[in-house]
Amino acid sequence: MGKVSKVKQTKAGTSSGSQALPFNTDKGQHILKNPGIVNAIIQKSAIKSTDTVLEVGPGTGNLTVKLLEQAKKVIACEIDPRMIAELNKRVMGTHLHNKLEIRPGDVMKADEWPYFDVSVANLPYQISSPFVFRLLLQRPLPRYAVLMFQKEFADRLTAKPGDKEYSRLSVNVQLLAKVEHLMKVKRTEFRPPPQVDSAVVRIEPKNPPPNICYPEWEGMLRLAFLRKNKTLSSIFHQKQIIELLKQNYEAIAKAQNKKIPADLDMKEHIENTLNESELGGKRARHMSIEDFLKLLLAFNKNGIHFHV
Ligand SMILES: C[S@@+](CC[C@H](N)C(=O)[O-])C[C@H]1O[C@@H](n2cnc3c(N)ncnc32)[C@H](O)[C@@H]1O
Repeated sequence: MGKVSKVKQTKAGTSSGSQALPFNTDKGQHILKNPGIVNAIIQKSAIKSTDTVLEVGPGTGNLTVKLLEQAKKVIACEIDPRMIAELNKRVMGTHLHNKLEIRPGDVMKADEWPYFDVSVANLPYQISSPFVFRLLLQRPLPRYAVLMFQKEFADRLTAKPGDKEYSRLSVNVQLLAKVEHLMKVKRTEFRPPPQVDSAVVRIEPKNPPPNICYPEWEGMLRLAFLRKNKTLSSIFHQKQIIELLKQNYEAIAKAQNKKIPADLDMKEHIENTLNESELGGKRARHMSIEDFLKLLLAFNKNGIHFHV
């Protein structure tokens, strides 16, 4: 979430109002204070009574208790021992207690994530990007995730070709998942309020995931988005890029014991490939996932690779 705040620590009561707990905004501690928003997230999460839910950053437990009411089990990963103590206090002695498993520590440093069906979280904004990609690499794949992010990040996740926010992030995530904007949440709905608004997004991994070589895909996207407003032809005309692709071509040909044609003109080879794909005149910011897949296929078919 975009919980960028000038205030490093803010004293604020917990949701239950039981005691004052200083929130540490460096850890993204911006607590949802409006029960209406918590309920809307729960409703949109459509959790089944058989589901195991992964929540990251339960904080004082405003979302957690509602998740516990719906799910079979909630696994809550929390970095701050003070929040863990608060959450434990909140569920102790209730019927929800034995459905809750708390995993202390930094969720991103955990070697393995446990099995879960669905993830629901008001994420600390610092881990937005790594969290999303790790979620999409999780096996077995979760059914979906309903996550709160900084609004600008959410806009990039959901952006479509031609949108101002359309970026490598949009393409990489939308290759692997169906992404849907669910609702905008104003900064004033949090305590302490961050400096930016937030948004809730639903991410549904494509299952099975597309069968492509990700390092190749990622390498090609990096080049295509070097200047997202320039045509592919002009990007792939750049000397350094031609040189890089020539080196890759030679390395792969060598590894595969293939002869490199004596008259290989890499610039021309790339140009011909772009012509064959009919995408040379396109700009990354207007290209769909299908366009990028078609482009990678055309390059690879002609021995042009982005990863060795
Ligand atoms: C935005 S608050 C959400 C609190 C609560 N779920 C809510 O909605 O009111 C983010 C929470 O994530 C925790 N946190 C921050 N970084 C974390 C990390 N790397 N791993 C696990 N928890 C983290 C913070 O301590 C904080 O409790």
